[in-house]
Amino acid sequence: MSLSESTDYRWIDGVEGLELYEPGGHHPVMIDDVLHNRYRIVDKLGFGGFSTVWLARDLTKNRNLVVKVGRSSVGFPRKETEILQALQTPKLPLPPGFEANPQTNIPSIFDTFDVRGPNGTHTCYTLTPAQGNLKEKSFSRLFPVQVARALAAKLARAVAYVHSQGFVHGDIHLRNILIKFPSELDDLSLQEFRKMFGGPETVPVTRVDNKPLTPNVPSHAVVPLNLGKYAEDFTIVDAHGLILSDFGQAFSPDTEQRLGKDCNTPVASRAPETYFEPNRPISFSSDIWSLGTAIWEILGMKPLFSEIEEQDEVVAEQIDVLGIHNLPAPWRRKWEGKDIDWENWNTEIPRLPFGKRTPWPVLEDAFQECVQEDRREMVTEGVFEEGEETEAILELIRGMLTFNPEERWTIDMVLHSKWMAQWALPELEKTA
Ligand SMILES: Nc1ncnc2c1ncn2[C@@H]1O[C@H](COP(=O)(O)OP(=O)(O)OP(=O)(O)O)[C@@H](O)[C@H]1O
Repeated sequence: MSLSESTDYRWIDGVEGLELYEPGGHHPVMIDDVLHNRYRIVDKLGFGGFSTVWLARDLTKNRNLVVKVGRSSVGFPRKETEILQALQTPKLPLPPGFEANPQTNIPSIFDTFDVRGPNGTHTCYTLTPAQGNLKEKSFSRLFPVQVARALAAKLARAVAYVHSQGFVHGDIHLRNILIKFPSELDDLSLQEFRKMFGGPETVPVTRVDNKPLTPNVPSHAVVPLNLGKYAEDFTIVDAHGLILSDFGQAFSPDTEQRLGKDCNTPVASRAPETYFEPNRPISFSSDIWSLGTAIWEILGMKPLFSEIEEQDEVVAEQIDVLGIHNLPAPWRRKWEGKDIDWENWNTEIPRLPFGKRTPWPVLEDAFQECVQEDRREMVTEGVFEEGEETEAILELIRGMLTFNPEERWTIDMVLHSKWMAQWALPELEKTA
């Protein structure tokens, strides 16, 4: 973490927080930099709280790949590379009927190295390029109904693989779900790539106090390039290329305890036990809650719970949608402000928000209003079948979004659910 007061920079839309370019933060990567004497930076593909992600040309093998450059802070003990390497080949037996090579839906790491710079030492690794994350596609509306089914099935299978190998992903949401880029991109020369996608979009970085920049920060910020196509143009082949990415929060519950309060999943996708029981260890079941919210969003490209509200409001929405009668009794007492243990008062425990609020629709109505009605307005994307399919979807979502983590469905139950078995998985098999 920073020891100095952070510098203020003029706001640049669509780029990482520039105040993170300080000791302990991001490395100031620039276009055309060569990292590790081997990877020439071509463009930016994205950023997260812990890294910046770049498209680079491998000068040794003359191919394009992705370099993920981590923050240098030692305050973040991330085992991402270790876990990804462990997942490259299954070590534990796969459940019966599991597809061959399930690890193809997990990022493959080619190389890891350190880069030293003005902000410290940064762990970097190289990966296969993908065409952006599924969240970016939501601006372009809906996946065709067959593709939405196949994406949901592929995502559930990727999670099943991770769980079968003893790991919890810990951060499942649409920004961490990528789609492989057609392999032709790997071999495009720099000239061909620029012809196809244009040059990088860069914006000069300036300080609010107008002082010159220090070497900690790049002279230009790079707006990430969107390599992908629109949601409505996705095909089942794209769904086969799904990658469950970002294992920065992953852990093995057998060897490491992760408490609810240390869960970093965005509030809209985070399991409620992380709030109601912040000092209890979380496990595979927390991933299932996040998987439930991710599958919902794939179906209608709208999050089930608000992404801009604080924890109390989001929990209120969860209760509206799923029903207060489903909230475990001890949580309900905390929520309603009863049985308060003033000695161990924890302000983090969710409470009924003050003031007037408009309740959210129950799950069944939300499905009609937020998924099916939008789909009906589109000409080609299609709706989920009314009747049996809709009921099967709602049964699955309710199973995954069971408040009590002990009663929540396991990934095995998800894969064997009626909707997965009769609609989602067969969609994948049609083209396998
Ligand atoms: N292999 C890839 N190909 C293309 N884009 C990628 C790739 N990996 C990551 N990205 C892009 O970079 C973004 C950030 O990556 P990632 O989520 O792995 O970073 P992070 O710093 O670990 O994030 P977080 O704060 O969520 O932990 C992704 O949302 C995605 O848009």
